[in-house]
Amino acid sequence: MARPIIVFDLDGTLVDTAPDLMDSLNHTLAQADLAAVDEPSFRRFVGHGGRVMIERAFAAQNRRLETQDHDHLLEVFLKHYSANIPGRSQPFPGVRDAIARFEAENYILAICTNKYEANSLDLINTLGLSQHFAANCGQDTFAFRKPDPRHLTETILRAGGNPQLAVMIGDSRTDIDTAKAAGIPVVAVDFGYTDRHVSEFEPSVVVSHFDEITLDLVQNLLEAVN
Ligand SMILES: O=C(O)COP(=O)(O)O
Ligand SMILES: [Mg+2]
Repeated sequence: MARPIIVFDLDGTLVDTAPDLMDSLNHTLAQADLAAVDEPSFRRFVGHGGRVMIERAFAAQNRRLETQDHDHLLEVFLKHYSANIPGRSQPFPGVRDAIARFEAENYILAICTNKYEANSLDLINTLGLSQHFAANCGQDTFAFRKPDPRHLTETILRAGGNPQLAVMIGDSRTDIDTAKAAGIPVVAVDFGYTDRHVSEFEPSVVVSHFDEITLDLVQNLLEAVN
């Protein structure tokens, strides 16, 4: 029988990266004489990668951002972030058990993130999790990124999975929109990075802890689409 696949978002879903992303963003903003962002603002800025994060921080402070400066600041951000991996980032509670639970049932696991691929690979590697994921695809892996559904479907194919036997787990509107556009059921975690509650974006189900993502839950979601 074909193996089912679970595709995880990274920031705010698998790993709590907020402290490090915020440090790098604030380091970058300081270079442009912008005020530091606090956690609630960060939750509005994250989800589409570093470039958009910087753009949103400028807009929130009513500051113009020229393309040239944007390019430079993205470099500053990435240099700072890359140099500090894994920093204080840690997998969310229950992640390691969930990985073991689904691996024991022969599920394929993969990551589909709007981080840059190199950062995602490095972070997952330094946390000792690389061997669990058959694919780890970032915003620059393909010519498209979430919410384009092809970022998700191509990740599934690269991992050796079948999009019709797949479930996505994410923390933001970006993930939910992506999965829905691909016709793939989506579990939303409610502890990630979003300024609006994930239930507003109508995922298949909302959970508050990885322990709630049981084999039964995932099998039911797969059966509902097949
Ligand atoms: O870093 C971001 O902005 C988003 O990353 P994610 O897709 O892993 O949540
Ligand atoms: Mg996320």
